[in-house]
Amino acid sequence: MCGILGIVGHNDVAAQLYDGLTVLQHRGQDAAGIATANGSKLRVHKGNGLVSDVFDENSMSLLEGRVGIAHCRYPTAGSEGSDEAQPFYVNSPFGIALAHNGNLINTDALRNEVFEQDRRNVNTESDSEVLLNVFAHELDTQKALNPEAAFRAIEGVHRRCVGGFAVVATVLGLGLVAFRDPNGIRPLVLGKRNSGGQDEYAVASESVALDLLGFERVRDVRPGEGIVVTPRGELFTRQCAEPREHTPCIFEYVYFARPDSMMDEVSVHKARMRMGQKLGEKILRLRPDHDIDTVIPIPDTSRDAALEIANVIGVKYREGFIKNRYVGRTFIMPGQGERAKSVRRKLNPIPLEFRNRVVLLVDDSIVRGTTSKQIVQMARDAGARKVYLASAAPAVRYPNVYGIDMPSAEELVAHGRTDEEVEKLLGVDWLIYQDLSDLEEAVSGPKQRINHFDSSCFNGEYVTGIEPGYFERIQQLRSDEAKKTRRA
Ligand SMILES: O=P(O)(O)OC[C@H]1O[C@H](OP(=O)(O)OP(=O)(O)O)[C@H](O)[C@@H]1O
Ligand SMILES: NC(=O)CC[C@H](N)C(=O)O
Ligand SMILES: [Mg+2]
Repeated sequence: MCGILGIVGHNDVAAQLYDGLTVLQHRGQDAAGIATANGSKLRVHKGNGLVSDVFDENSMSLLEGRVGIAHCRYPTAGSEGSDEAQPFYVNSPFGIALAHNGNLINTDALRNEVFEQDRRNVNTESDSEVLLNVFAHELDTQKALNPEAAFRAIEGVHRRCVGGFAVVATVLGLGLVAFRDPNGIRPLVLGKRNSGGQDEYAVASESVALDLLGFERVRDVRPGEGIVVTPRGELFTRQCAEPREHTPCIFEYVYFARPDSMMDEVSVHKARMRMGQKLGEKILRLRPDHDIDTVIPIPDTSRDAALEIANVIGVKYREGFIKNRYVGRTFIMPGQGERAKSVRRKLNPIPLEFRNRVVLLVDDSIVRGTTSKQIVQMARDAGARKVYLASAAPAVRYPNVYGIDMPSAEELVAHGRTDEEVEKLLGVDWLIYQDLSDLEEAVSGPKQRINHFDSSCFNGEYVTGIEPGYFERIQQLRSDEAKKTRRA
């Protein structure tokens, strides 16, 4: 679930892109990159690692220009190699750099089309490079270079690309271009700032990047909408796809986004608190005279939900696991070996919060079960009398194909298992999952800002439809087993 950011300013934007990326780091820890446009030159610097690893004074000083884009990567296609770090660049037409959050599900067909019909070379296995080439080809077929031409090129992208995508690009001679898939699966928000009487614009995956940089959150980019900002700060917007049902990815609210972000007009923090309230009510419904002594979150993401569960069921909230702040998010690490090792390195129990107690551990979600299996054992080793586990999301039973790297159903601990079987496998005395209707209501909130979601990993319903054989293919390409073989 990569992070993307684009800025048009009145001075060089590289330093701000860097700062913005640091608050989007939770969306991708594998690679980072920045591209800036300066007159007739596009500068790109990218590589593997955290934002702070990839850039130094020297590389930053080369990134000149008042228009720029940035990306931090969590791979969902291709490899983890540095050649697939973003932004990607093509020199024709005009010179374009592009950064993408999401995942295309017709990449193979598009790759052939791009080569055979559009006569363009795609040099990596990345779906994002394919998307860039589709956009480049569509722009090349336009007669002029202006916002209208960019909108028509975006229409072409919508006609040809299927999947989840939020995109920022910089086109030499035009400025910043941004667009969002017709279902608005992946997030993208527009911000504005006034500097010395002139407007500056930014688009970002999450509003937290706008906050940091002093941009006011104007609105979310609409599903299917295209945006162009010229180097002079003129904003152009247009709907570039037939309106479809807006179905943002619900997993953004469950896990991916930072709680201090607003996404499609919903506060992620509040959504997580409501998830906790709903789950607390479910616990009371199922066991009105429960014997829980303490509610303990599995840091970080579950904290908001855990605190509300504790409030609803009338039990103390305690921080029982201390997180090593120097270990990143485990779920978005590329291999299972690394993920499993990192849980123990990342979380350590405070035994006195467990000894002789019945503890309710709370996580935002249970995906492969990597975290919960180890945490439950740690709680027992620390002396807990009974260990219960609550998940603020329902059981994850189906692959995600729109930008979250859960390609293989077999790797999901709940796939093909009943809740009781998962309970046993995780070694807990009681496992409670959120109901999907409660999760969706929790995110919609009382104002019912969003009516439908991409909840595919919970219900197996895919808003774009899925071609026969697709799941088998991605399983072969992207399962942990396949990745391991590739690396060997
Ligand atoms: O069942 P699993 O496959 O282990 O995946 C789910 C876990 O992974 C995530 O934590 P992560 O460590 O990535 O980040 P966090 O610190 O934001 O909670 C998520 O919050 C769950 O704890
Ligand atoms: N998580 C994402 O948004 C990934 C973007 C793109 N599919 C890649 O693998 O680089
Ligand atoms: Mg976690």
